[in-house]
Amino acid sequence: MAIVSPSAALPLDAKGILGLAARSMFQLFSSISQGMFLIDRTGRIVWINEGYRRFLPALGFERVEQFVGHMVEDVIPNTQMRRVLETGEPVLVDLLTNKAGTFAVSRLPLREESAQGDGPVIGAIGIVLFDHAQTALQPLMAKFALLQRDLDEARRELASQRGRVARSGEAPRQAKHSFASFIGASAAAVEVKRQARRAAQSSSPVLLLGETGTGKELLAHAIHGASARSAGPFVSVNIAAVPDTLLEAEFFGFAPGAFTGADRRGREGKFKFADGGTLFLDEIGDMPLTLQAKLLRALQEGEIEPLGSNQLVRFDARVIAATSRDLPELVRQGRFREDLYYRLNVLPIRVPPLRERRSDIPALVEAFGDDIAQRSGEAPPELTADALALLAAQHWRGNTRELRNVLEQIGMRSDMQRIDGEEIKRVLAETGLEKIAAPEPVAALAGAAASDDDALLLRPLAAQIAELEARAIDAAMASTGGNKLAASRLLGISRATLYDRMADGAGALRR
Ligand SMILES: Nc1ncnc2c1ncn2[C@@H]1O[C@H](COP(=O)(O)OP(=O)(O)OP(=O)(O)O)[C@@H](O)[C@H]1O
Repeated sequence: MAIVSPSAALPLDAKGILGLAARSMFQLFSSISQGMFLIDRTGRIVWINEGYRRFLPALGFERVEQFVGHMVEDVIPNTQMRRVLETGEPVLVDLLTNKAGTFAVSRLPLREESAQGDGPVIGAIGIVLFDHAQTALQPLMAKFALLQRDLDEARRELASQRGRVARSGEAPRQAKHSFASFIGASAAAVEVKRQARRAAQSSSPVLLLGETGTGKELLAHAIHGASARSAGPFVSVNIAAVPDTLLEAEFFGFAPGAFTGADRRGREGKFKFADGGTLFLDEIGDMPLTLQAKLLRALQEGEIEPLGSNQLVRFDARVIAATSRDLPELVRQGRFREDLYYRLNVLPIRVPPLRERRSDIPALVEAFGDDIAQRSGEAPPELTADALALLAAQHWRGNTRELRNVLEQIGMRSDMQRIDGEEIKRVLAETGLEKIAAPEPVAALAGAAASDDDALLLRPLAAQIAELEARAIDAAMASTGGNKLAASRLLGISRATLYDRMADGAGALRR
């Protein structure tokens, strides 16, 4: 049992006790945190502790004097300490990202002593709770990134629907992408667009097969937009996102009072909503077996039976299904009906992953970079050739979606306008993507196309040489800002030859 010793040197007055508590807390924070610093009321750094010193090199300082004595925003990019001085409000936990990394931080105001503790703010204390916040907080951050992505996509969709409705007063369920939105001039991209354009001319079901983020939904929109049904609605259902118990009502609708809790007026299902247009069934491989029979019947008969009704309702919708799963394997395992598979597999289109069309990566980087910059209101970053080569060499398990995410991370984590290979490596390592997507042997950009699917090499040599020449001319023109003399020197040909080749259309790929 602890005995309270009368000789313990606890101050006897309240002020003394508070002072002791404050000092103990300060020492405790100083020892358990990764680093601490103080700023005065003007925002000047007046003190840092031992722990904080080790962040100085990453912030670009060799000596303490280059840091202490300077205004906080001049030495710590993205800091929010000034706000604490201005508002007097503490920030107990926040994430700070800058060139030194991502940190979980606290910011507390320091007030002049007063009886009520509401004296004027005379400074603030900054505490780095953890460095490597992305590792310590990985689960939380991953969840946050997913939510952020969903929110961004929902906002984009809403904004484009509003724009269309405002412009023309048309119904909001229209295709939002055309073939032009599918970026890519690689042979694999050109081929997938050719197949999709042909599919748009037919009214048979289309089956889009490809990994996540390869652009299946984008192509489904484009097929609808180029089809005879383009004036009709484009209705999309993500089967994986709807609980199994609700899918039937979602697809086929339900009759008034069909089940307990159902809307008294009944509701039409997606098949009926898509009447006259296209129904996009995303993640069809996740369709529960019980519902597959009903879907097959609907596709064969062109009729549906809403839940709780014994009446058949006719519909006229063209079906485009998509999946990232191996459907024939699901059929073998008895998890997908063979008859439904054949019904959907009339016009199969394989959408290639990004690693089979690496030569499209620079164009995608440019388009995504512009889009991200427009949203953030900042200038798009400029990527050097070695940065692009490094991106082109990644595995890209999440395809375009993952590429876009990396570019968003670069925007958040880098203060530089010009991004080189080292910076890309740093961001990939910081976001943990490097570990997920081990880089494949780095190929220079011009060579990156060579790692496209081997099948692409089995085409007439003349066409391949013309393509390579076109790409080289485009790259040289881009890197010299359109200066033909400089471009011809880079390529080791005369200016006259360059003019000739450009006139032949060799460099027409991206002009
Ligand atoms: N070739 C491309 N050009 C431009 N943007 C693309 C391209 N491919 C995909 N995108 C964009 O990447 C994102 C993901 O594409 P999309 O949703 O079409 O992929 P998906 O294959 O349907 O993925 P999932 O199977 O995960 O649903 C979208 O914002 C889409 O607009």
